[in-house]
Amino acid sequence: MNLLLDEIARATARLADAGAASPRADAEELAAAVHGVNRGELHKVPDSAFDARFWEYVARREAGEPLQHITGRAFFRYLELKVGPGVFVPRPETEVMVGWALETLRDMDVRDPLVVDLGTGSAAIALSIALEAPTARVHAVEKDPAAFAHASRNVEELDERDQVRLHHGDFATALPELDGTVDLVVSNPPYIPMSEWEYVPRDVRDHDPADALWGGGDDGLDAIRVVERTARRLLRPGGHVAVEHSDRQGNPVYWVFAEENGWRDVRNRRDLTERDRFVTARLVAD
Ligand SMILES: C[S@@+](CC[C@H](N)C(=O)[O-])C[C@H]1O[C@@H](n2cnc3c(N)ncnc32)[C@H](O)[C@@H]1O
Repeated sequence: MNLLLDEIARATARLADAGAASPRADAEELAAAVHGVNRGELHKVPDSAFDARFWEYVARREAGEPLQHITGRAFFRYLELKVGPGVFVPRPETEVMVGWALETLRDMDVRDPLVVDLGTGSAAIALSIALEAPTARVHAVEKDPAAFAHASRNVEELDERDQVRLHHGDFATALPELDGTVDLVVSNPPYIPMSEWEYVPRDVRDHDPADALWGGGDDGLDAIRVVERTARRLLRPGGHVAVEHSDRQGNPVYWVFAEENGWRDVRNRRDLTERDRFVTARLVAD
């Protein structure tokens, strides 16, 4: 055992007492960030290099600050994104929707597919699609200035092939120049019903930006309805859409994509915990 591993064990116990859901993973990630190593290299940090800022980070986590705001980084699929106060921390549930998007692009077999990410936040979805679908051109829309600043920084650092274009604005009216031409629209919009405010964990309520959580109105579906209308405007005939929702909204979101508005193959899709998590649909071909 070395000093750092001892300190991580003590921090794990403290974070468990504070009610953290993954105390050991949190303690290891905080230690890794402070010492500039990966989690798998923690045992290699010599005792003489122990950095006492570790305990400052642990105290912030104990007080309920999200892990990723403290470390300034979030992992999403194959990316390490810069995050912090003012931008939504990307969640693992969304990785599954991106996996579906990439499979769909492969099946579409379009040479340079045109993709739009509505409400891009840190640009997690847009940048993942760009990285994993090297010929895709991706447009990403974000209205919140603080989130847009984070997205810009991530795109600048991670978009090596210059595939992602960011647009500052409201996704209700965004990108009219692309109407009828887009192959795939993907969105993780705000969807928590205002009526569920009191049940949302305190660290989410206090630290994720309000625009990322509450744009859904009383039933949580307002922003999803806007995404449906924008997707219908942007997609070419036969184009696809995917929109994330909470694990209790599979049924109502299915009906947002109504047949009379041209939607076909509407499907409820599940996340890795087998809960309903996103709906996909295809716009009818001409
Ligand atoms: C739940 S967060 C998702 C962020 C990111 N796509 C992800 O999955 O990590 C929703 C994002 O949509 C943005 N947003 C909400 N309403 C919007 C609107 N009308 N137009 C553009 N962006 C919007 C929020 O500011 C926030 O960044």
